[in-house]
Amino acid sequence: MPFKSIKTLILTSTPTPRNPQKKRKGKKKKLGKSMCPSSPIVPLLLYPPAMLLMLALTILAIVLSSLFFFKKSTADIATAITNTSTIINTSGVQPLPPSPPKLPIIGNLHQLGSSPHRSLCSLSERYGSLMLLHFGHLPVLVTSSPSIIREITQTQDHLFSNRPSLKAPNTILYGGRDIAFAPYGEYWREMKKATILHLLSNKKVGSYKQGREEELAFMMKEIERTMLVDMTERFHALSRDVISRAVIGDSTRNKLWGGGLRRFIDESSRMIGEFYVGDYIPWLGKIIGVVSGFERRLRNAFERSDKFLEGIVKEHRRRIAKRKEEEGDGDNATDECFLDALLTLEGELKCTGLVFDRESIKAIVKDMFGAGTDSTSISMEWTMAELIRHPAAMKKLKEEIIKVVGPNEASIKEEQLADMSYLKAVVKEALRLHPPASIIIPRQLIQDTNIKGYRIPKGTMVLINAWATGRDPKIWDSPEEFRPERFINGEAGDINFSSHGFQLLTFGAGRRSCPGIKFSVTLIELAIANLVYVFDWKPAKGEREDIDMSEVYALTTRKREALMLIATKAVK
Ligand code: HEM
Repeated sequence: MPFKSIKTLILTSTPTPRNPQKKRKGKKKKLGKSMCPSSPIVPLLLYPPAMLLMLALTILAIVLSSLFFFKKSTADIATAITNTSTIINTSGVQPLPPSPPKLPIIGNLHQLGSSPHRSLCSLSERYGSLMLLHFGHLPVLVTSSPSIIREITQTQDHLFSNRPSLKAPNTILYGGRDIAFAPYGEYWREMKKATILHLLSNKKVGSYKQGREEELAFMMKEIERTMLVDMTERFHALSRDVISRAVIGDSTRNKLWGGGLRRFIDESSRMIGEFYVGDYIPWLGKIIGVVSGFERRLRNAFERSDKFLEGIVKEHRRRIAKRKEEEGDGDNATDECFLDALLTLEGELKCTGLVFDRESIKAIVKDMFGAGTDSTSISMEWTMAELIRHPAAMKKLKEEIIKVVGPNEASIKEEQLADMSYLKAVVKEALRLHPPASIIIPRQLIQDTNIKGYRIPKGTMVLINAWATGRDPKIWDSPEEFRPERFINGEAGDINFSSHGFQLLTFGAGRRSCPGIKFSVTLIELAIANLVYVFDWKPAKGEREDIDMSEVYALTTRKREALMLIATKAVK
């Protein structure tokens, strides 16, 4: 669950356009030596009033830093900064991790650009796999190295399991009353436990089988009817409806509020995904928050989604009361949805610190829609895009599916997926290259510690760059290549989403890792298998290799352009 750059943070109000980046025809992009191809540091600001402010600030910062480092050459500055560690070391204190030079006031915020996962990856190439930046005054540890990620999410997990308190998630998610952004502690533990038990356990996920198959059948019919398909939209509707059936017991199709739900997912995801300058430089945030309209948009987003959820909660309360009236207080929980289960827990679930109440219920329901919908649909979109660009892989997958189920079935059933090892490899390979959370939801260190001989101060925010880990040539052979075979008998034969090598971080790791793996992977595999089995595919425009693979960085890093495809009934 990522966030946006300083560019957008201040500048947030400008929604990213779905503006295709034109590719030069006939030329494949050649990879340089860097493992972080194209790390655009774009013009700092887009939104005019905020732009002026930030520009003024950046200039001020540059002037100040020039005065401060008067007479020092650039080389001296870099050496002075990276050598701070050595100087401290001689006095017996452990060094801080290496840092790029920073500007006064804003620190390294200006270096994030529009694609922070790429910019941070480039910086790491120069400053190492454990790098300390500063966002304003806040120290920010950045890493993509499996051995360091092991320290953070396994060996010292108890110290690194807090989340920083950030303005947008705090506002939208009722002051951290959800799970993903809740501070580490008893409240978070109890909420996560209850969510796994009532929504995401293997047993529960198995029980949504009928819902998944019905929603998928609806999508397949729609594709057959139109043949020219906006797969981005289709995948979003599919994952939204499957989540919705599990969480509130109803598909969003044919519902008056379906559009409202879509809007609140998009809006929340966009706003939570933004780097907001006020989180790092509070006095500046106050000005920029007002000037850029961020504060207003945040308030509106919260109020709209709250009103929408309040309506659903009320309706469910009424239904539960009616059911109780009709059936008495017996155990009638068999067909209850997640929201019903939460409502029955209200008043029963006690924990110290934060209280579990009506606001918690709304926050957790929001979390499930927000965390589950976009990431699952974006995963399907990237997987399908990679398959279209790689016809050999598509053919191999189709052959595997036909071998498992035969050529004459109307659709693939969930129980048949277990025998499709190439399908599983395809999904892992697509998510290695395109983890929806390219930078994992930030963590915050609760007490001073050290990693690999470096001192890490209490309060440091931690960014794990999952995108960079997935493309690290020290871990993967030809990392930029889409080659699912690597997950069968190649270098990654034994790696899966929850393995402890910390190379495939699509779902994070450790105690704050994603509890929705089973839920989403089952749906992704089922959808891809059916789409490949039932139809043949080609891009709506141009050649396969022309499919635009550029990204838009947000809470979930998605494809910039919608995936428009033409489907024809497959001849098997
Ligand atoms: C392909 C789909 C998905 C991806 C790529 C994904 C990815 C992630 C990642 C990277 C994290 C942060 C992990 C960390 O900090 O180490 C996370 C957390 C979380 N995800 Fe997912 N997720 C997906 C689907 C889902 C679904 C379907 C749900 C629930 C319906 C869900 C619920 C959550 C929750 C509640 C958290 C917070 C966990 C915590 O802070 O303890 N996710 N997810």
